[in-house]
Amino acid sequence: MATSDSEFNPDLLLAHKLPETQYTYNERDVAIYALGIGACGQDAVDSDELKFVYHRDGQDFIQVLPTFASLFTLGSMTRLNFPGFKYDPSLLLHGQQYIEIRRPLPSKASLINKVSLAGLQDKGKAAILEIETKSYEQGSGELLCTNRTTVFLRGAGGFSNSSQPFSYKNYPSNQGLAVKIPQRQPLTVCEERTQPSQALLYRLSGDYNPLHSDPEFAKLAGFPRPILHGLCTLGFAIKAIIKCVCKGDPTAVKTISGRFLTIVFPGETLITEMWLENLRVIYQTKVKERNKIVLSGYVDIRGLSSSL
Ligand SMILES: CCCCCCCCCCCCC/C=C/C(=O)SCCNC(=O)CCNC(=O)[C@H](O)C(C)(C)COP(=O)(O)OP(=O)(O)OC[C@H]1O[C@@H](n2cnc3c(N)ncnc32)[C@H](O)[C@@H]1OP(=O)(O)O
Repeated sequence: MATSDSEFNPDLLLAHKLPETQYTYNERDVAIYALGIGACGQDAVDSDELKFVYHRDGQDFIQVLPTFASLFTLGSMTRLNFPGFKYDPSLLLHGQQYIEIRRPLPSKASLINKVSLAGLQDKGKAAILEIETKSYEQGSGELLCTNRTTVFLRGAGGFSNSSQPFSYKNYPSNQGLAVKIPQRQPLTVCEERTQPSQALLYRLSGDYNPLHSDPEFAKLAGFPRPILHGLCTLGFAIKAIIKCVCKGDPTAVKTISGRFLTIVFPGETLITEMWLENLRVIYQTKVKERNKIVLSGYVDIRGLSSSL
């Protein structure tokens, strides 16, 4: 049921037009992001990862990880004061992320984001809000990528007026679905330890939510200590898929979908298991120390090298 601190009016919320936002980045932002998701975190001369941080011919040549696109949404996600929407931000969790990349991300760009509400569901104990951000290159007007961010608002459900729970979605039902993990052995597995300071480094890419840095705020939100950003965990998982399945080629990634299943603490070890189904990589990521599955999803790729 909605708590006294939350207020949902779905009609007002769906009628609200979200403003366009701008996002400008350069090679320094690309490198800081890559470090934030663990590039070169275990080995500073790993050639599969150094290319996301450094290029001997100059920073213009560094490669951009496809999950960098998730940062484009940041400016659209910080304001919570909308008509029909009053909510305690400490109870908000990132539920899912869906990213479609139209063409490889340049190492610097200025973007215009068109933002809309793509979904709203009443799950009783929670409300689920889906925000879509389409990012266009300034100048050419070309669509570079689409993000769909699902936020899980604990304690904000129970706002439906009829006997049927409120449910609105304006995108194809096959996009961003929860995946079925194959029963067979994975094609490949990648293990990587996050640093105790991982969230403090990742936040420098622009997500300054105190849930990831402030011990007192984390306690108010119901956690013993700050938790890792969901998009940081997703970054680790997709980086592993690029390394193990895409032969290190970040431009092979077309579509990314991930559902955050439980929280990760900075310093924990992530094990990503991968299965190939045609041009789709199904994956799940576990925390080694607690043997918990924390993330699952899929990545659609453009093609495969014949050696796989
Ligand atoms: C116009 C308005 C604009 C508003 C702007 C808002 C901007 C805010 C944007 C902020 C961006 C995010 C900030 C970042 C925060 C983080 O990074 S938090 C860290 C990452 N996330 C997590 O760690 C979450 C991990 N997951 C969990 O802890 C749990 O899965 C859960 C989310 C708490 C849900 O578990 P539980 O309560 O047990 O749910 P269930 O009973 O299993 O399911 C209930 C229904 O909800 C559906 N569901 C479950 N999990 C998810 C999910 N992750 N995403 C989407 N939907 C989920 C589930 O299917 C059930 O539905 P039904 O099957 O229909 O019943």
